[in-house]
Amino acid sequence: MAEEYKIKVQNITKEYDLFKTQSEKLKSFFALNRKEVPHFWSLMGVSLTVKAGETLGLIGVNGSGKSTLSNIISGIIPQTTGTVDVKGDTSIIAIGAGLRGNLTGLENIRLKALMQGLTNPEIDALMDDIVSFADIGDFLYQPVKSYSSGMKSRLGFSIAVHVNPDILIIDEALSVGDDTFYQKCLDKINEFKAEKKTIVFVSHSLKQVEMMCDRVAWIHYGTLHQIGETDEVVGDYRKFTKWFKGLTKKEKQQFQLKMKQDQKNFDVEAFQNEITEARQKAEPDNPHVASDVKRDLYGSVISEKMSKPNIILTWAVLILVLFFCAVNVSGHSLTEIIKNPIRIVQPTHTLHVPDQVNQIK
Ligand SMILES: Nc1ncnc2c1ncn2[C@@H]1O[C@H](COP(=O)(O)OP(=O)(O)OP(=O)(O)O)[C@@H](O)[C@H]1O
Repeated sequence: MAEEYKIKVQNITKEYDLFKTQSEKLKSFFALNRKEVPHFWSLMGVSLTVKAGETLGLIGVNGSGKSTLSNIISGIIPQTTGTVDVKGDTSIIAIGAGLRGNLTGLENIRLKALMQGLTNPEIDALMDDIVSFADIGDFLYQPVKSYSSGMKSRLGFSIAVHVNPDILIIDEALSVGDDTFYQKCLDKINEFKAEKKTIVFVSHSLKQVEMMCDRVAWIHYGTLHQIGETDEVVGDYRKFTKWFKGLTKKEKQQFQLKMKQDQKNFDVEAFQNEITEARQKAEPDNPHVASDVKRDLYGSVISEKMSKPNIILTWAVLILVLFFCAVNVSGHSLTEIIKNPIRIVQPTHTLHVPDQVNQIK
């Protein structure tokens, strides 16, 4: 029998458009941008599963895609391609993740708990525990934008562990707290582990990863470089960082430049073809492989860009609305305008000042 999993992601990619300005972004949304906007692929086809009750560590250098992956798993951001199957409620703890800067700590507690599906009486019952675990004193009544990163982490951690999720995603939340809080968090995480909850633990601290994780996935410049037993993967990652540190400054820059260039040049169509070919080999009698692959890649994806039919529809609606407004203002009937379109610029009556106003004058 296949082992039960809590999280399964397949062929996940994430593309970002590197807009320079907000207006470039807006133009692109309405497909008005003629300039080619540079793209960057933060993830280039990651597939992995997290078994029920295990703690999976995510490691990798800065910018390798760990947070992107954990945010996709938590449903905070959509993937560009691929499927995400999460069985249960997730709660993400990242520094300030999901906290609204303009709301106070208390308001954020209520908002996040409501979003997690708790009712107001349930939140009232939990409030004292959340407040006492966070231990941020009077800052609870201040807007979160005035918090230090340590305070945000305290509040975020406290909310996330008290809403009783099935899956806990901890993204670098332990790196900013002081020692007392760190120990409190470790105890809480160990409680979760003892309860056989599933945890995804993102960290740069290999010691913490070794201490806590059953398996580790090494994310390397947008790809899943290695996944397996903690000792083995952390050991190989240490060898890589040692090799990297041994390079000269120029060699380091060249290496990073090459990796980032590969992420800019990633070809999603070639990726789709690769999967199709591999699946065609495995299922030679299936005539629907190409359409199955397309469905698996794009079927569950909410696009952040407007599709061509949507763009056409939006423009058509906009033009119709403007046309009917113009007909209305002209004072002619629609039939008259259709018979003689020029009348749209020949209004039936002009604006005049009411008599009462003239009398006042
Ligand atoms: N909104 C965005 N727009 C453009 N690029 C982005 C965006 N968010 C992330 N990226 C890029 O995606 C890549 C992966 O970022 P991500 O935060 O997932 O990395 P990470 O492994 O979590 O890094 P770190 O260890 O520094 O937290 C980075 O190169 C980052 O610059």
